This record gives sequence, structure tokens and C-alpha cells, in this order.
Amino acid sequence: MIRRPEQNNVKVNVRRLDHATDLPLPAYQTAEAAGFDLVAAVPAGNPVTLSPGDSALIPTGLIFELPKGTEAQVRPRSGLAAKFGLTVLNSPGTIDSDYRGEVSVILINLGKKPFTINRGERIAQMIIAPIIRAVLMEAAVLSGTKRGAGGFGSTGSATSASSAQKKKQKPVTKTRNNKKSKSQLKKSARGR
Ligand SMILES: O=c1ccn([C@H]2C[C@H](O)[C@@H](COP(=O)(O)OP(=O)(O)OP(=O)(O)O)O2)c(=O)[nH]1
Repeated sequence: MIRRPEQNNVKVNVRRLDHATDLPLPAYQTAEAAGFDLVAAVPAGNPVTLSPGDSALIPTGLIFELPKGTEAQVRPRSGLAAKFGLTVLNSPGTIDSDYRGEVSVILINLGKKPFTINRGERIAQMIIAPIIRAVLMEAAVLSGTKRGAGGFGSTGSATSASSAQKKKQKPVTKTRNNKKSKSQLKKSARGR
């Protein structure tokens, strides 16, 4: 269901820990931004440098009290990913609504150069989203579908299982004595 933006607003209590009181509270940067940025609450005099391939748990100094029925997702910032190869290792990180600990961001440097994370640096973004909780019911028989167990590229690509199957089923043009004619041999030599 598409709702007007103002209908989507939910109040979220957020507590700034002692090591983040001087850092700005997160805020949406545009009227319709889906997420707000999280900043690094690393000590000012002790930035974290990630060498290529390294990862680290970066504190945000924030604790959220998410409303029941919601979650928060920690996602990468595309600018950092595109420019430096810096991304969120477990993206999207899941923040449960009953979590009352500090939110941390697991950053990994997939780039080619070391990247230094300074205090206050915008390192990731957080999206608040509704969740659906399933009531799992064990069942021995499940309803049938057209797809069945097909997956992992079973539809739509030239190399898919179904088109490979079709190729297999293509009738073979036989020549006398089941041998290829000279012209056919020439054609297959050209890769047709
Ligand atoms: O990027 C993340 C992911 C998780 N968390 C916090 C909030 C979340 O509610 C809690 C647990 O996360 P998750 O369920 O992903 O971790 P787990 O490895 O399954 O641990 P647990 O057994 O504590 O659930 O850790 C973060 O601060 N940052």
C-alpha cells in the first residue's frame, strides 16, 4: 500500500551515548530521503584506518528504541562504495526493535587504498522499515507452482537450464549414413 509520506512518520526515541554527545543527531537530508546517515563515533584522536581487505566494527554512539513491528537496516553509502570501495560487510545489517545496545556498523574496505574513518564521518545509512512476522506452520505438502523448484537463473537467460534443455531437444539433421555433408562440415567449422 502506498501511503503519503506524512502517514509513514513514526516516532523513534534515540539516545546519544557519552562518546557521541557532541555529534549531530541523524537527520534525513531531503524531504523524501529513505534513510539518514550514521556517523562514526570513534575517538577524535584515534581514527580507524582500514587497509584493503580489512573490516572493523565502528561505533555510532547511538541507541534506538524502534517501535514494535519495525526494524532498522544499516546500508552502505553509495558514494563511499563507488569512490573508495568502502561498504557494509553484513549489508543490510539488521537492528531488532528490542535491541537496546549501541548500533555499530561493520565496515569493510574492498577498495585498493587504505581508508581512514575519522570521528563524525558519515559511514552508512539507516532505513526504518516495517516487518512482517511469520507464524511458521510445518506442512508435509505444499501448493504447486509453475516455477516449482527452478531457481538460480532458471528463467530468461541464454544459458539457462530451460533453454539448454530446448537445445538438447532440437532435432538433428541427418545425412545419409548419419554422416555430415561437406557443406555441413564447413558450416560447423565456422562455428554455426
Ligand atoms: O550491523 C549491525 C547488525 C546488528 N547490530 C545489533 C542490532 C541487532 O539487533 C543485534 C543483533 O544482530 P543480528 O541478529 O544480526 O546478530 P546475530 O549475529 O544473529 O546475533 P544475536 O544472536 O545477538 O541476534 O546487533 C548492529 O548494531 N549492527
